[in-house]
Amino acid sequence: MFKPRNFGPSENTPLLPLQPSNGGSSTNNYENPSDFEPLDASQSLTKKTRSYSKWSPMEEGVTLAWSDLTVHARTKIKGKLIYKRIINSVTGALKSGSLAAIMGASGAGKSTLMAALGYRQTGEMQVDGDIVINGRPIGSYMKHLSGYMPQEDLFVGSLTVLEHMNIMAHLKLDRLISSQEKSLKIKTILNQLGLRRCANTCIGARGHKGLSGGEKKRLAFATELLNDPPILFCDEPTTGLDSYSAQKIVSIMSRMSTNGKTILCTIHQPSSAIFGMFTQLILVADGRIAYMGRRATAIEFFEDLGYVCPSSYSPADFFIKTLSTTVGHENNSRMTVKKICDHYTVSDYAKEVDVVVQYEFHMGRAEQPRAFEMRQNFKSPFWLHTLYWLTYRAFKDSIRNPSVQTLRILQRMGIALIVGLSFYSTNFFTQKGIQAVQGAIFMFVCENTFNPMYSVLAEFPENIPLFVREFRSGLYHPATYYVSRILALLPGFLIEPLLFASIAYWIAGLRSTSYAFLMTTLITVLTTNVSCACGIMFSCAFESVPIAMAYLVPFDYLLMVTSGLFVKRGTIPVIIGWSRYLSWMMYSTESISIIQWQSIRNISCDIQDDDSLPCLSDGTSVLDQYAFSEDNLACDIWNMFFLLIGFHLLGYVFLWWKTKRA
Ligand SMILES: Nc1ncnc2c1ncn2[C@@H]1O[C@H](COP(=O)(O)OP(=O)(O)OP(=O)(O)O)[C@@H](O)[C@H]1O
Repeated sequence: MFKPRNFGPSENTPLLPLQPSNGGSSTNNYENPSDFEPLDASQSLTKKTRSYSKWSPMEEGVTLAWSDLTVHARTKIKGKLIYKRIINSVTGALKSGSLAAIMGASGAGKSTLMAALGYRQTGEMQVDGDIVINGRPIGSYMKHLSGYMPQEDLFVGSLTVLEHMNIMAHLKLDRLISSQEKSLKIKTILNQLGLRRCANTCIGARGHKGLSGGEKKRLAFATELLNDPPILFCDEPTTGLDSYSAQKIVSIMSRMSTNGKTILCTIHQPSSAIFGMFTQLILVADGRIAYMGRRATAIEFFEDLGYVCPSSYSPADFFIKTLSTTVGHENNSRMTVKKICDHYTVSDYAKEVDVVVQYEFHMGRAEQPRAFEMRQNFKSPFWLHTLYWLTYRAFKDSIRNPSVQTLRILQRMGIALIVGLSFYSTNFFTQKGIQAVQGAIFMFVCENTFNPMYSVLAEFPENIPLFVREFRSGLYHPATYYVSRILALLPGFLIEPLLFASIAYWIAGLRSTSYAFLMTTLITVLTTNVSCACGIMFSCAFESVPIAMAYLVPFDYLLMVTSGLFVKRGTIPVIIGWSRYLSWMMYSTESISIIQWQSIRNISCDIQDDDSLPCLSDGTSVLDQYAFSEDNLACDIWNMFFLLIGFHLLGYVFLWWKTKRA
């Protein structure tokens, strides 16, 4: 369990570590250890002596230090790739037990700085410089060591608070922790954050009312606390909250920092009460540090420069106002920011920070190689376990969304009825019957192609932000996520075509042998699933539904043209000839036609009432008419199967590529 670290986090928490007991470099900046709670034998060991045994930041808290940190954003302007500097060579440190606020005007670089420190920078950010946790360079291990609460609350809104916490516990926690222990942990956290009352309330999404903004923020925080990380990054945890809710969440953080956690928050316009709870303050302006140190001494720093906070002002507002750009006085504002940042760089505050930074980097180098155990014996959940919980979550979400499930099934039954009635009791043994059967087959194929293909188009663009966030937190692999989404969709894509075929087939009076019915149903199910796979591939390939639609619609026309009913296979123009190999509509139409017309003989040639119809006397002639061949049945089914696999593989590659970019 997390134990308080030896230096007590208070308003006066120094930036400096305790003096090494082995007589390391001495400086009069070190605090007197007697100012702090008495140390037990293990706590009194310095890092250097601890390094002989395994040392665990999970238990002893962390000190975060960064030096000469610069962040550039790769961005394109008029097609030219440029590197925009957002954070400009900043240095700083935060000790265990600190509750630090990063403040500054909008666009100053607060979120970017925090993302870089938390190892959560996006793909277009290039981070240079050094960042260490207890002397060790940060890396992918930060996913396990830290919690990161982003600005935007992202949840599966149809879940209740308890369901969400339960699923996240199964995704995040050690697999050796029993379900009972997980439940207990969840209860404790919900109690701690005042969420017990709404444990069975839906989080809320898609226009449905659920948790309040404050409750959502607390839930996001609760999720990060599940694995009890020693360092927490919170991007604007109070934005959008009323002052009471904001105060509540910061006071919870304050309590946690008192117990040894290091907490770093970006924050906008905090009230005086909230501002007073932070022990450390980092002011950012134009990507530089304007002040870093104890919150209480910031006023003095500004006063020394001649910027006196009026008594009617809250200090937080005063700092932000002083560092903001005033419209119409941009040059003056820039000069003010430059003056403050330059002054800070040579101030005692910066020197104090620098000593900690030097110490942390020195200890990191001096103690190599040293054991670094973030989580002794942490056992990640098994792949199948993660898959189960992700599928469960996706499935719950889809069945709770009536527009996706119930309405879709009712809609498909309605369409099946219309299709069946449109071709009611077709007669296989007349020339007009041939046209009706082929018409019914075309409707079977079309309805089971376009409907499922478009229905999944929003599947990935809508859920990508949550997926990227969870992936970056190290909760699962993209392949697990992809498979879970497919598994969650599968029941719908089995039930819908089954229902459709069962209703439309018999009303339309298609061939009444059980072989013909079962095979037609099987091909209809396969057609639906290939279409769904193609829709998912487009959904993974593009950022939004409108863009995916823009590419999918022309592709649909190719599918229709090459379905075999409008243009014969042999006469498709060369320029689009390749598309027939991708046209599962053609494979589906041909295979269902074969099943319907196989061994049909003695079709009447009574064509007196319509001379325009050719006389086709048996099923083989009907198939010949469309350039279909009975020999192709197995091949058509296999081709659809290969397309199903191919579309899913491509869909996964696009998802993986998106992950890489993120
Ligand atoms: N990917 C990017 N490409 C180009 N510019 C970017 C990118 N990301 C951030 N920026 C720019 O960097 C600056 C700092 O952004 P950041 O989000 O860190 O600011 P912030 O201080 O957190 O602002 P706010 O308080 O409004 O959230 C802004 O001017 C922003 O436009």
